[in-house]
Formats: sequence, structure tokens, C-alpha cells
Amino acid sequence: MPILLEIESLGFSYENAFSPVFSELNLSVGQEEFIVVKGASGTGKSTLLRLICRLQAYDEGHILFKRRSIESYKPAELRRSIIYVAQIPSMIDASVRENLLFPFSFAVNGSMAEPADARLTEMLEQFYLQDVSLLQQARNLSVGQQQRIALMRALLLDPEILLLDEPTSALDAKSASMVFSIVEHLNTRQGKTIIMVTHSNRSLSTISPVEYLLEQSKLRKI
Ligand SMILES: Nc1ncnc2c1ncn2[C@@H]1O[C@H](COP(=O)(O)OP(=O)(O)OP(=O)(O)O)[C@@H](O)[C@H]1O
Repeated sequence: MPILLEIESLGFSYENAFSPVFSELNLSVGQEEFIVVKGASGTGKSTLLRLICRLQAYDEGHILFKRRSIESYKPAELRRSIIYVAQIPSMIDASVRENLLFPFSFAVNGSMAEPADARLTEMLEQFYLQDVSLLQQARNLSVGQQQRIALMRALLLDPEILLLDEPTSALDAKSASMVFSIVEHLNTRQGKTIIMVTHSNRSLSTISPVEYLLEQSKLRKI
């Protein structure tokens, strides 16, 4: 399996912190791999995802995407290929359709055709959102529904890597199970490479992800 992402000797500290968040951290992610990152609160799981898509800059080491340093990509270009779906979904004050199509208004996505309503409606069904209309106000949806809209919005851009930051933390068991089954499907059927941070000990039903524990500034396979 070709390597898509490589992290070598990563070092990172927040200003004025007592100890570094990462020191000599390594990770290799193959194409179509599903990686789960676990770890106690405050160990740096979100920070790691944010460094991978250049929402923050690292201090030491290298992060390579397709064998090129992520610093050699324009941030907007990189973030079209590596999409970060935040723990708390952020919706603009507009309809579901406007939220889903919002990234198509960015210059970097100018060459991509906006999906038609029929495609969006079909996707809503696949994401167990058949009761949600494209015209509804997105911010009035439940957190679990917004979480799935955020995931749909990311996928419409056909990213190469999806970074999922605790996608089920705010969800009840039923919604969490829907999200897990969607992400499994994305990996097994669509071949998406996924790095998911989760506190959940729930096992995925159709795949065995490669699991890592983040502790003492490093990742350890578990
Ligand atoms: N902007 C910031 N400035 C300074 N310190 C920060 C900042 N953001 C996070 N930290 C600190 O860096 C460490 C890692 O934070 P991060 O949010 O990445 O951890 P996490 O493992 O994702 O936590 P959780 O599981 O609670 O979401 C924590 O000690 C946190 O307090």
C-alpha cells in the first residue's frame, strides 16, 4: 500500500507550556488505511490533526503528504486534499444546501462543479438524514445531524485524507452508531484514508483499524 502521509520526528510546543505536546513523534499512513488515535484528554490528539492540515505550524521534524513536505503546498490546496472535520461542527447561518455548497465558493475549488440537488438529497439519505430538507436552517438541526452534514460537506470535495476529530463525542448511542457505520463505509467502499480521533471504545464492525495511543508526546501502536 503506497504511503500517503508520513510524520517524522515531529516536535511541537505551545508557547509558555511546561512540556512539549509532541517530541520525536512518528507516524506512517498508507493509502486507504483507517487509523484510530486514542489518548487521555489533553495529550494533543486535536493538535496533531491540526498540524497535519496546516491549521497550525509545527516546530521540528517533517510532515510529508505524497512524499512532499506539507509546507510546500499552498494551505488552501492542502486543505482540499486533507480535510479536517472538527469536533464541534461549524455551520454558517444559512440553509442545509448553502452549507453543503459553501466550500464551492472558495477560489481553490473553482474547477469543481457544484453537485445538483438530486445528488445532495441522495447523500442525505445515505447519511440517515432523509427527514432533513435542503432548505432547512442548518443551525436548527441537532448536533448529531450537523455532525453528519459537516461530514457530507467534506466528502463533496472528494478529499484524499479525512481527519475526524471525535466525530461522535456529542452524540447519543444511535447517532454515534450511524456516524461509525458511515465512516466505515467511506473507508471500505470508497477507499478513503481516514485518521480518526476517538475516546470511544466501541469497535468498528466491518474493519479493524490500526490503533495508536498518544501518550508522553509520542504515538504508540496498540
Ligand atoms: N491554543 C492553545 N494554546 C496553548 N495551549 C493549548 C492550546 N490548545 C491546546 N493547548 C494545550 O495543548 C494540549 C493538547 O491539547 P489538545 O486539544 O490537542 O488535546 P486533546 O488530546 O485533543 O484533548 P481532548 O481529548 O480533551 O479533546 C493540552 O494540554 C491543551 O491544554
